[in-house]
Amino acid sequence: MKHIRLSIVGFGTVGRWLADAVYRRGTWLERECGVKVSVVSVATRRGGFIHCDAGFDIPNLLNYLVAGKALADYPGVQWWENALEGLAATEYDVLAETSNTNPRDPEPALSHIRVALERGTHVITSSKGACAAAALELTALAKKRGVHFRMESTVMSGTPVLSTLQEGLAGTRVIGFRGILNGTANHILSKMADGLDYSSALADAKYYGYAEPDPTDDVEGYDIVAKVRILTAVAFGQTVSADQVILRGITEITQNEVQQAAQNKCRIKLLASVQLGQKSNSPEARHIPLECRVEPVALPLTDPLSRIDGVMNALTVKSDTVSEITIIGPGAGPEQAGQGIFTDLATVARSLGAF
Ligand SMILES: NC(=O)C1=CN([C@@H]2O[C@H](COP(=O)(O)OP(=O)(O)OC[C@H]3O[C@@H](n4cnc5c(N)ncnc54)[C@H](O)[C@@H]3O)[C@@H](O)[C@H]2O)C=CC1
Ligand SMILES: N[C@@H](CC=O)C(=O)O
Repeated sequence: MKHIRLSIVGFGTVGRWLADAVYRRGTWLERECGVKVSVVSVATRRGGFIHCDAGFDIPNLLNYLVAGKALADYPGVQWWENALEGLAATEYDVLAETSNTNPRDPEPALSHIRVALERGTHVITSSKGACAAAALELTALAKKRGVHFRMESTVMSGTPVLSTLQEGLAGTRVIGFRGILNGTANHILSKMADGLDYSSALADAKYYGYAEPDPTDDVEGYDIVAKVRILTAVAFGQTVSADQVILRGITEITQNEVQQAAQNKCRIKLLASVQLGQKSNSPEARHIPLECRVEPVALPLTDPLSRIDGVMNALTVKSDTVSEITIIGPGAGPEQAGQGIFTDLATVARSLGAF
């Protein structure tokens, strides 16, 4: 049976969930993907990078870290001060990059991903910042090296959006999309519609693990801008800069506006929308411009997106063949993000496995 050595850089909520899933779902990976997966290295910002050729005893490693002990003191491992050094010096087949970059900043994840792809290693990642900035570059690099680069959990977490666009709708020409792409903001707006105040709803979202480390990224819409940039790369093969997205967050929305919208049979939602603009007549123009917006919109109750509540997200895609499809599912939470990256691992594993 094929053996896959997995390195997990960023060993927080998502990274640990993935390691635990590799352990719990070991038999499933063997049976369904024809591979045995072992975690051979893990890294954190403060603890550095540890490597164990034989693969870690995962429950033991997780318990060790819960006890607050230092990675460098873990018995029987090689240690490097940082992930970049460890990634350059060790052997592994797949890198799972799950460090906590913010959606506006590609680093440190981007450097980790580049190092791994350059040396011909498959990469799966939950880092929205790196993918927003460089999805097309990283996809091209992976193609050149003949390896996978997958980022399912970066948009709508464990709800399969990117694989639906790439595999489920293969070859279709996307015309546009609109959606609700942030669980925290949607949870806040839903709770405000129920009469709860903004700060209690935000506290809720933090408690459930939906919010970014800096929730400004959620409520001001930067997280959605990152997701829009990833979606435009996948759906249109185009890179848009953050400045090209017209952006307004929800921090100015008052309880009064939310109630007023309800009286008008509407719900205020932080809506992302991308549509094709006018094609330029200039012969140099390589792409049809995209009109990208992230802004609060009062949607009538007749619009299905108005009824997507709480942590649920939704994306409606228009294309030339299937006219319109809508994908609905939870868009945030540790388990959801963990499932998204596990799906990427399973896709890579299947392609490398015995069947
Ligand atoms: N929690 C969620 O609902 C979702 C999270 N994500 C993304 O997944 C990523 C991970 O999220 P969490 O696990 O919740 O974050 P976390 O804060 O629990 O863990 C992040 C880990 O990365 C490590 N790290 C940071 N800088 C590093 C560096 N230079 N080298 C090595 N390790 C480093 C930290 O030490 C920590 O172990 C983030 O980029 C997040 O935006 C994506 C989708 C949903
Ligand atoms: N903070 C994000 C997490 C997932 O991407 C959200 O609330 O949607």
